[in-house]
Amino acid sequence: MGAEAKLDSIERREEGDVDVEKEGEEEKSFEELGLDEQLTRALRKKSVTDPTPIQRAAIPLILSGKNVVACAKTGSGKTFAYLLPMLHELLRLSSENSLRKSAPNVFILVPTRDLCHQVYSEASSLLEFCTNKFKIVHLMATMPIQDMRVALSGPPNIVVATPACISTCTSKGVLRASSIRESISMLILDEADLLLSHGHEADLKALIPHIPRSCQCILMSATTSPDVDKLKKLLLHEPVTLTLSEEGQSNSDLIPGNIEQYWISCSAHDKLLYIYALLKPKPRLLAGKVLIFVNSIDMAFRLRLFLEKFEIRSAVLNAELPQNSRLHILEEFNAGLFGILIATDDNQSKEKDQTSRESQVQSRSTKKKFRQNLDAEFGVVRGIDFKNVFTVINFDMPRSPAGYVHRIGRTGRGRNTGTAVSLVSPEEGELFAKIKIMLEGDSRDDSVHIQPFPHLTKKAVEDLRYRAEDAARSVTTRDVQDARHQDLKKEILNSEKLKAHFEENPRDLDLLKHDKILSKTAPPSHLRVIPDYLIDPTTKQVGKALKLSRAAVGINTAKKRPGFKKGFGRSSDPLKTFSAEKKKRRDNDGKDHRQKKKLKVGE
Ligand SMILES: Nc1ncnc2c1ncn2[C@@H]1O[C@H](COP(=O)(O)OP(=O)(O)OP(=O)(O)O)[C@@H](O)[C@H]1O
Repeated sequence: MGAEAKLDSIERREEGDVDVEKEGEEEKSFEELGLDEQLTRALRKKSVTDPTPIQRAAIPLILSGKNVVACAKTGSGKTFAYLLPMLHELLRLSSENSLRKSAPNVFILVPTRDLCHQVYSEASSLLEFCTNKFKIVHLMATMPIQDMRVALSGPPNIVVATPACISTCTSKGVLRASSIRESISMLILDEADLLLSHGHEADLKALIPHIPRSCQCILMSATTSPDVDKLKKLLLHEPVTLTLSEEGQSNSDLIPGNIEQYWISCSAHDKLLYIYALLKPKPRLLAGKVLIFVNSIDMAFRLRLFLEKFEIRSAVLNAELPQNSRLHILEEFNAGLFGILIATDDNQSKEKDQTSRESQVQSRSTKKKFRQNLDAEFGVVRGIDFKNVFTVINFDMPRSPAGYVHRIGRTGRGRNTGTAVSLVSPEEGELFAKIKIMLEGDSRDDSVHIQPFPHLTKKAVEDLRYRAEDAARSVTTRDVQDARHQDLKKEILNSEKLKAHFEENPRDLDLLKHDKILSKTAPPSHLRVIPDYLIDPTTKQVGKALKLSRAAVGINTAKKRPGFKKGFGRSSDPLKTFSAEKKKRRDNDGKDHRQKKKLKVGE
């Protein structure tokens, strides 16, 4: 982390005891924390060398068997903070042959199924060098009962699931509550601040009576909230509470100090103009990968179509896509196959969209249940580990200060730095004021935390107004609807048909690029390049300076975003182009020619 948090600023509170215990200067390595060598080897392979402050504090406590509540900022490394000691403990029990075998030993509960997959992958990768082969499964409430039965046969050592899913398993008799009681040795609630707000309260309450007092409980959260307190009271006996704050920054306990926060005041109508001014390639004001948040799926597609007019490619991540597609989009974005991702994270609009579609067929009571499941299962971005995002843009402001914290936390993760830019319209002023109050804390000096974006002059924006408005006008509501349906149809097809193929051929992932053009017409030629006279001299200077400073810190600005194909023609569709022959050609010489070619285009 940029603004290094020190161990001595971690508060350790025993229940009923609020004394701050200083930890001293000691900065132990993973090995010195006593973790199994097989785990530290996996960490080295991931180039994770030094523990983050929350890991340094939480790992020894969890290893000593304490119930722990850990509240630390987004991106501070909470996942390894609980996975490492949990896996160490399983390895120890397994080597002593004392693992109970009638049901899973560890349950990790998370608010969304996208997070289930992420935690499952992280845990599996940490076990790469372990000789004892543990079985980890991640379950989804939408799985057929038969698949759940297969996944739970054995039984697995670790189950990652949403609380709703565990409820489904117990109610369908796939998992017996009595066996959970007998075998569970550790229960972990990750993203605890979101668990209750995602509608899992009833399911958690149903599970709690089956958790024996002897079970070690861990609760991880990015923010402290009444929901976290509620869970703590419901579940944890005499926990140790760790709260991470950074030295010298009394009010920075929410947003990591390595994230620079900016805002731009503009009308709702001008947001497209401003986003163009921020993302135009020449001069480029924002480095690296960009994640843009909007509040509705329609706006996501409007924005994507608008950017396409300038040959700026992006992909849309939203709740209505099948989960395979969402995971695939995330994998590609994380691998750097495209540079701009537009994401929706607004639960209310998701719920409205989904429920209206279902309304004809659902009875009143099932609809209520369905809505609960939506909240539980369709989270898109909260807690998701987008890798190496350099800039987060709030095109629409989130609906709450907590939403701001979670969105901004998608950049500056681990030890990276990041930038956040929020476009604030007068209608969003009230919420922005609340966010500033939240960031100010006691200092009353909001400018330290969120400053006006310095790199865009009024003139630089106004010079682009005509072409931006021209492009915005040409994206009609009909275009947006068509693009949304076309994208969904394509993703459903891909998700179903290609799942098996990608499992066998992970290297083919890049063939299904998610930032392919959606517009039916080619972008107007006059919008493709920005003539020199339209580039404001001040912005040009800023662009040059930013380029130099990025080069100095090793951010490669020479890398081009994947460009449009000449002629706007039909790109190769893997559904149509996969053939046994081509596969054979790859298999014969061990190289994927198509992929090499594609990668070149994408670089
Ligand atoms: N010790 C470490 N050194 C370097 N990188 C790390 C370390 N620990 C974790 N990371 C990386 O930091 C990123 C963020 O970690 P993680 O997802 O655990 O954060 P988090 O605290 O759970 O965030 P959120 O609250 O947003 O879910 C991940 O990409 C992870 O691989």
